[in-house]
Amino acid sequence: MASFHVTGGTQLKGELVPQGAKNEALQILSAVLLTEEEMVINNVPNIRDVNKLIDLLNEMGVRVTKNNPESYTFKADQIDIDFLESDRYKQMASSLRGSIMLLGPLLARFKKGRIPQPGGDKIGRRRLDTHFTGFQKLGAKFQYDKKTGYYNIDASHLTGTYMLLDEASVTGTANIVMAAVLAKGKTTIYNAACEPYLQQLCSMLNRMGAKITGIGSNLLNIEGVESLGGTEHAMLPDMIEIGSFIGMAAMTQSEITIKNAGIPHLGIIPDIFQRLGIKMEFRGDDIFIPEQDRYEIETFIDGSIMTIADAIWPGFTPDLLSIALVVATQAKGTILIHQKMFESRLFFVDKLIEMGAQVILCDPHRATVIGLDKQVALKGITMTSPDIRAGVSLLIAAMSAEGDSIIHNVEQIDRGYQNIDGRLNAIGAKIERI
Ligand SMILES: CC(=O)N[C@H]1[C@@H](OP(=O)(O)OP(=O)(O)OC[C@H]2O[C@@H](n3ccc(=O)[nH]c3=O)[C@H](O)[C@@H]2O)O[C@H](CO)[C@@H](O)[C@@H]1O
Ligand SMILES: C=C(OP(=O)(O)O)C(=O)O
Repeated sequence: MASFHVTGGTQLKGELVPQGAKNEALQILSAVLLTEEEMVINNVPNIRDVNKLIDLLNEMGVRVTKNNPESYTFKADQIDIDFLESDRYKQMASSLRGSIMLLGPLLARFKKGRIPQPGGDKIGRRRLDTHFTGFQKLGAKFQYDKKTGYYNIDASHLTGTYMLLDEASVTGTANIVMAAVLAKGKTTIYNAACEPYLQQLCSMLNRMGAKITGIGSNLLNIEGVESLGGTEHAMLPDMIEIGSFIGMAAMTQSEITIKNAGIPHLGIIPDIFQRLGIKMEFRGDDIFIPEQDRYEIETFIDGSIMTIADAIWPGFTPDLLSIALVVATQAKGTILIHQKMFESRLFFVDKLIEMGAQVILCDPHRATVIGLDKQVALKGITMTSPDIRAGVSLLIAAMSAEGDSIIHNVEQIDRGYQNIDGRLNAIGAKIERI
């Protein structure tokens, strides 16, 4: 288990270039299974989850060529479908959440798919019903084998249909879309998730020959085609990393420029950080965050206390709520952070309280933060990173704190942030990997 030794109270100054988006990469890499032609994928982040998925594809028989550190070519023309029965597959697929999205392409192209309970953050119940109900609507048979712990799906053929998803699941929508593109006839998916990750996936599938309309909305129409060809694709900048950097700049009173941020794709993210009082300027596609001694949380128009809650896109992503929470601990003002989607994602506030933050965990979904207005610094402590986003929030807290902190289990952070210590140290942070 790796740890970070963080020297608190350091200011950063300089430029950060966001990595390619983790959650987009997991969808795009799964989609390479949909064709036997070459797929060139660029702006691939060098992070644990993505590297694990690339290794898994490789062991399944996909030919993988690394063109440069951020670009790969994939050719899925020799898939060993029996590999799905192996212990090695079980072990690899269960180590990340993104592996669930192998199912749609496998079902579409090889008529069967199987997956053990996928990994990912332990942030409360993470059901998969939407995925399997969608596959069943397309004509697949679904079976959960209690003895082996495998979810199995099989279909001699898939037929397009109308479906109203019971929730706008991000990976669920991606999975169903990837199955439907090769189904016979027309599929309509209502209450589809529509994050930029999905917009990117659907646009790429269209370039491969799929016929998807409604991209960016919650109503997708997919006209099935016989086969798909190869294409080239580049991931968008990671919007969660960008939000994390904005919060980090405010907490550490740093002047940071986030280069090539893909501003049109960030949705409501900049607005939410602005409501927390963080100043920023859009300079072309860069976000400039000036050094700010203090920042003040807005109230609602009627003067009542601000609430930030997560919501499905184009609402505020749940993956940035932990960051917003930590930023609020040093703001002037009070805020309610309401994590609606996940029930175990706010427990990390215990560590912030131990550091001196004024936070009341009202229940597993809601925390009230009374900002310290930079009058009292947080104190460095020893802590363990429970999940990827809480991990980065604790890193931000530690960087802003008085004294040193130790953060254990930083593999959680490495799941989604490329060389975070190296990149932050280059602009003034003091983070030692131990
Ligand atoms: C690999 C990947 O891409 N992971 C992301 C993906 O996970 P993932 O695709 O697993 O998350 P889902 O979108 O399926 O659901 C997330 C949670 O929200 C709940 N839910 C979802 C939709 C809805 O309308 N109502 C509702 O309550 C679900 O029950 C679940 O608890 O999307 C999540 C939600 O943005 C992000 O936190 C994860 O980082
Ligand atoms: C929850 C997340 O990831 P995963 O779905 O891979 O656990 C995340 O990226 O914040």
